[in-house]
Amino acid sequence: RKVSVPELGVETSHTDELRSLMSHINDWGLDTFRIEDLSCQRPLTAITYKIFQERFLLRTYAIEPHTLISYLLTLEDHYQQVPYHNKAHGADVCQSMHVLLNASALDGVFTDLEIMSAIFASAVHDVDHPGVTNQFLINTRNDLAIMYNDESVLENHHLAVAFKLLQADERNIFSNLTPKQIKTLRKMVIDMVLATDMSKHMQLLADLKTMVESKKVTGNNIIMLESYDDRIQVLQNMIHCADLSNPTKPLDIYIKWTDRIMEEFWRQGDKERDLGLEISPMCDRHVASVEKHQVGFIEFIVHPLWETWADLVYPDASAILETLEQNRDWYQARLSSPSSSSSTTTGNLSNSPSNIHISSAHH
Ligand SMILES: COc1ccc(C2=NN(C3CCN(c4ncnc5ccsc45)CC3)C(=O)[C@@H]3CC=CC[C@H]23)cc1OCc1ccccc1C(F)(F)F
Ligand SMILES: [Mg+2]
Ligand SMILES: [Zn+2]
Repeated sequence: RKVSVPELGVETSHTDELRSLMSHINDWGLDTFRIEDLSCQRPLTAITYKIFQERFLLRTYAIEPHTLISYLLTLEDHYQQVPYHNKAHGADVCQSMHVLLNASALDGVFTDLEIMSAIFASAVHDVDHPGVTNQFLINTRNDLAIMYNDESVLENHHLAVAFKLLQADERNIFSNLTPKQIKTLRKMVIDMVLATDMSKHMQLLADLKTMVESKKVTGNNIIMLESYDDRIQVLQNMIHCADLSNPTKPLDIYIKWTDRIMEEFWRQGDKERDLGLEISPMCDRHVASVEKHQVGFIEFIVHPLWETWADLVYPDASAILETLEQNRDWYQARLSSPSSSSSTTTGNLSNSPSNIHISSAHH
């Protein structure tokens, strides 16, 4: 039974423009926001479908196009309408992972099954995210925290939702994989999505540094990964890098992600205030410094990770690291120069209550 599917996986009146944008699927800095608009709010379906086609995964694993589209549309519908952790973020991490997998230092390193697992894990990694942190779910004794005993609560939930959606025959994209392949894919996807829990960051980075120090390469500088542990460790760091890639993207795109994460954390702060809970320091919209948070985020988390990744795949990620450092300098400059201080944006400060700091607008 041949079921016809739209050429780009989604119904859109902007077919030519979307097709043209999709031809840049292998480029770092692809504008996910424009794809969200041109795909009629289906960025995750459009991007993931294009990547599966680009990597011939439908052919290799006998995946019916309409089954893949049915799964992707349903997955996309299960991303919540929250400011940051929505379907556009899922699409962005998926496309970023796709580009990272193309590093020449990784040429021929990963099998098709590992590649499909990484793309799938990236697409599903934040599905049904409620727009609050693990700590908030734990502090408010949310059903999810009870369900997962306070351990990687969100990440366990994303995985459960993603695999539950596969149980319907019309959405089971892995129906033609062997039982052994399904077992391997499931384990790798679980290991990758659990690695996106920021509480695992320090351990992940420490292990990556150890791997870089003992890096073994072939003649043409391709990384050698013998054990499952080494292979999954690299894939875990890749999805983690993709999840922390906003500051490495073109500045105008990075700023849009920053606006979204701020709004999501501030809404959590509003909920904490309403609940009479202590407001997480990064969630109080009345004492926020957008620039200070970004500089700290890059200095303590993003740059150390990307610097180590860039070492591992040298020189493939050097341009990305360069953009990250330029973006850090841009935020740093706005932190220290008078133009960023609130006095210039809100006129004379003497008439505003001392405890209210107006966060400097980006523009
Ligand atoms: C584009 O901008 C960001 C994108 C994603 C995140 C994400 N942040 N985090 C955590 C939040 C708690 N963290 C910290 N808490 C206190 N002090 C520090 C000091 C340096 S990090 C850190 C560590 C990162 C997540 O878990 C999110 C889910 C998974 C991956 C990444 C997401 C953070 C962005 O901007 C930074 C930021 C923004 C707003 C407020 C605070 C921060 C802040 F700088 F604090 F992070
Ligand atoms: Mg997450
Ligand atoms: Zn994420």
